[in-house]
Amino acid sequence: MNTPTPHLSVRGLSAGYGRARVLFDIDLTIEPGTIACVMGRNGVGKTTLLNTITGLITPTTGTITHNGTDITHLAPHHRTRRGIAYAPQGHDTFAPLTVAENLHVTHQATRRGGPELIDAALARFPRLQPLLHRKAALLSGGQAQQLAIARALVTNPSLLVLDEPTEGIQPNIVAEIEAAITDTAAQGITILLVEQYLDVALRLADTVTVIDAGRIIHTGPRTELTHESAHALMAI
Ligand SMILES: Nc1ncnc2c1ncn2[C@@H]1O[C@H](COP(=O)(O)OP(=O)(O)OP(=O)(O)O)[C@@H](O)[C@H]1O
Repeated sequence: MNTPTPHLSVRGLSAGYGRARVLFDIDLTIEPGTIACVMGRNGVGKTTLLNTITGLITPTTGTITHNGTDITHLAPHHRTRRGIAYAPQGHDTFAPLTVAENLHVTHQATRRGGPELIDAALARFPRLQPLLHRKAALLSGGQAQQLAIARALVTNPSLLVLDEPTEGIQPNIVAEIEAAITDTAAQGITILLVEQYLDVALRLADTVTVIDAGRIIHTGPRTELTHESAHALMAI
């Protein structure tokens, strides 16, 4: 029997900054349409892992395979064209542009579908609809985070990479972001999520990977973890 191709496969990945190594021998497999959550304390290498998967950092060793194709040395914009979209930490948007311009510019730059992608992204985040002509710089943190995810969605991703989308966001907007993530995964889009809040991670994740000091110390289905065991892993 043939084993299905994973959506994303990372093997033996090491990466860092100059001579400082941050990630050591990371193996990660994400199945299509699932939500994979990466957790760990501050500074353990979670963002470095996402930056390596999205092509912003070149690994020192290892391979990254997307839908069966080796993308280890592919430029970030080519990864976007393959359907890998990234909403980095800190709700990154084009601050001087309006909400509508942010979505249109990103949609035009990637051209992975028609204008219905913009309508669909706005339908996921109805709070953005009345703000279409407001500059991104004037949005609240929660609104800007929603725009950052909407911008990733207008690229018609097959893999959506999110770095701490609920960080510093008020609870009612966290609930909306969680719902958007769940709905996006239900559409068949694979999600790789770094999430600091244990409750949010355990509600969303199909699989949980815990990193400490640049190494994976746990990986497996969400169902294998209790709140207490996950908490204990995070405290190591
Ligand atoms: N541009 C950089 N240059 C040098 N070192 C860096 C750089 N970015 C991150 N680091 C270091 O790499 C290590 C891992 O950082 P990283 O941001 O990947 O961790 P993280 O788990 O995402 O943390 P956080 O939860 O605080 O975002 C840290 O020691 C950090 O100081």
